[in-house]
Amino acid sequence: MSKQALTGTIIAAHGRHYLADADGQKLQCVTRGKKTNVAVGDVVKLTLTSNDQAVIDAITERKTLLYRSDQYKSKLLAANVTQLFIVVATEPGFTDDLVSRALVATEAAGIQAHLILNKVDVTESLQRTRERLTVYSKLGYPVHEVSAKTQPEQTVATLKPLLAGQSSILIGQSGMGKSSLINLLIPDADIAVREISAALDTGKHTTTFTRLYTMPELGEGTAIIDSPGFQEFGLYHLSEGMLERAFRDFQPYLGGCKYYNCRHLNEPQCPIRDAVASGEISPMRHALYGQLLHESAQTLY
Ligand SMILES: Nc1nc2c(ncn2[C@@H]2O[C@H](COP(=O)(O)OP(=O)(O)OP(=O)(O)O)[C@@H](O)[C@H]2O)c(=O)[nH]1
Ligand SMILES: [Zn+2]
Repeated sequence: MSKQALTGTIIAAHGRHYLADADGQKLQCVTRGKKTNVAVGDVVKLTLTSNDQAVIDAITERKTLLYRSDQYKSKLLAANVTQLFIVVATEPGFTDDLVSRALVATEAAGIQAHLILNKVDVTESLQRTRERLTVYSKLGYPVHEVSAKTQPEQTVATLKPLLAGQSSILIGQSGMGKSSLINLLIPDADIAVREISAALDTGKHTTTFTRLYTMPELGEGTAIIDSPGFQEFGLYHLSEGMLERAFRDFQPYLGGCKYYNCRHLNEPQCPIRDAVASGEISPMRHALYGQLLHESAQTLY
């Protein structure tokens, strides 16, 4: 058995088991020792250990790294993504908490963010949902309206140009239609998921792992990452300074506070608090900022 060095991209992760794609060859990979610091989207240096198995020797330098965290540890979501799409829908309702947390995470990671409003065919709640989304569009986050179910061709035509040449991750709460969108964009997604489950030996009922699909027809490097739905988007790892900069709404006011170490919560002469009072900054966003500050002070690692 010859030891051959290869470069591959991690296309799925389940626990400490990874699947890499090296020039079209799918390889089951493990890390050396107990390391679990590999993310989907990572470009890795591999040593082949059999026809379809390899050891990860090194992770090449990441352009971006998106992660979430709780009190105890952080969890890598994806590496090298250039943009994140948050899928929301007219029904069931989405929570601003998750949307805003995802946006804060993208700002901190230097990644572009877009929203996809799915199910625009549900006209009863369309107007109200659009109104809820203006807080985000006003901040410059594009909102793309689609209907995966009733206008599939148009949905694909809207999304493909946005995906071309980019590495994109899709996230969304359960029921928003993320799987429907993935299936439209990647017609073979179901087959790919079965292959990946088999290769990673996740058991036939588990499809809850992050996976990467390449879309070479949209240009070199085009990839789309589907992440399992999650309820929590903890951002305990972000420091106070990172947090205030990750709120786009705060940016025009930063530096204008009376106290140089103002936390924009109760301090007097704080232009951010003034902007909340006058309605220029949404109270929902300011409340989340306060919650995130609180979380950031709770980390135990
Ligand atoms: N009316 C309407 N229903 C849709 C549309 N897209 C998806 N749905 C429906 O919404 C439900 C949820 O869609 P999924 O694609 O499974 O949603 P998901 O976000 O992947 O949800 P999970 O699988 O729970 O993570 C399904 O019943 C879909 O048929 C749409 O454009 N319009
Ligand atoms: Zn302030």
